[in-house]
Amino acid sequence: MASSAPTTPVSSLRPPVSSATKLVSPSSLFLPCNPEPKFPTVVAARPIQPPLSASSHEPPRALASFSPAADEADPEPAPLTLRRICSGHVPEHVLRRMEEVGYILATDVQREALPALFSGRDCVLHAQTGSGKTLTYLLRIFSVMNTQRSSVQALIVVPTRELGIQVAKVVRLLAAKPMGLEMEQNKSYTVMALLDGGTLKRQRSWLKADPPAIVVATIGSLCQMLEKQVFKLDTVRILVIDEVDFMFNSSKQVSSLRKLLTLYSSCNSRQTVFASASIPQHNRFLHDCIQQKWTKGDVVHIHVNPIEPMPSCLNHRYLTCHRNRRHQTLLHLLQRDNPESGIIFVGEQVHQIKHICCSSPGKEVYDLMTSLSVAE
Ligand SMILES: Nc1ncnc2c1ncn2[C@@H]1O[C@H](COP(=O)(O)OP(=O)(O)OP(=O)(O)O)[C@@H](O)[C@H]1O
Repeated sequence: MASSAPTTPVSSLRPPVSSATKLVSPSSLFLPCNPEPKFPTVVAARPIQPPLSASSHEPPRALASFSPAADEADPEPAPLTLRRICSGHVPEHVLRRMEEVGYILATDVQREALPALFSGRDCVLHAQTGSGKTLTYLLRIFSVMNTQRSSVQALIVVPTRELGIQVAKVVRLLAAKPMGLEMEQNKSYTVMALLDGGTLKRQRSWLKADPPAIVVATIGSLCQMLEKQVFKLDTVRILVIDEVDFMFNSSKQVSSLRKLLTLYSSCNSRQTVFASASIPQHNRFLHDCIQQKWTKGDVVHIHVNPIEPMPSCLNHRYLTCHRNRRHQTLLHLLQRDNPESGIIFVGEQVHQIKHICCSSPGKEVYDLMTSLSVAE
């Protein structure tokens, strides 16, 4: 029943958890006509391990729900803490804040990627939605920040305004002063969200007068700033392209993204990080990255591949029906399967769909909507 995303604002009951609104593109052709070469690749073949909760710190809800039952007969080795991985790289106040927020144990992608990132290598973070890629690259960003410098040192490029807002929120969460820690004023990091639909005039003045340390940007707004030469890439120590698969598959974004990557490739002290839940032709992508000089030659592919990508209690089936019969088909499926709960993805006609669902006895229907259009 999935079609395109809704264009009309509809009341939402609960805001989505951060990962839910990120975009995953089904296809992934980055550049045509290249062979599938071999690359230095780090593969973490283990399934995603849930971050185990340390007694005094509850992990955020999104991951807390994955906590497995303890197996006393076969104790596993002590899980690696983020503090242990990040000590000596990430400033103490960020580590304190990270723990205060509830990030204690490293997820698989964090454990595999952070050492490579701290060594300065370019990385492709390829791991499923919700595996902790955002925190991974943010910790690397905090490790390169120099609070004495007044320049943009980290740039995170995202495909949508919505995702930009979420990422900027996490940056600010980690950059905040931890409780009970005295911090010098000049230790704080300034963060700018340079997103489509924002007040670019005000941001232009801000960028000129007092450049923020970290910028989270959508490609469109960023390119405007680059064209006007308000913002230069030569001070950027780390460039992150989040949801890279989606951006390369967006006809609106791909040429700007390529321009940005080519521009950044000529900067001296650079590190480039790509993050995505899906990179179907990842060998080709890595090849293109090296060939186009978007990354250095020793780029690392961190591929955290869950053994069980889908819970075993789920079954996939599909059926096709004529557009005009989709409501009847949905009603038929609801009546026949009578599911206890379910998620229906819709692009339009939300009210009709809700009406159909309500016609099944005993069903409560909630909607979780965005007011953004597909293009946004
Ligand atoms: N080490 C950790 N311990 C506890 N919670 C974590 C940890 N790392 C990330 N999280 C939480 O897990 C959730 C998903 O993380 P995050 O958004 O970074 O995943 P992601 O891989 O970037 O997902 P996406 O593919 O959607 O970009 C968030 O709520 C985040 O706060």
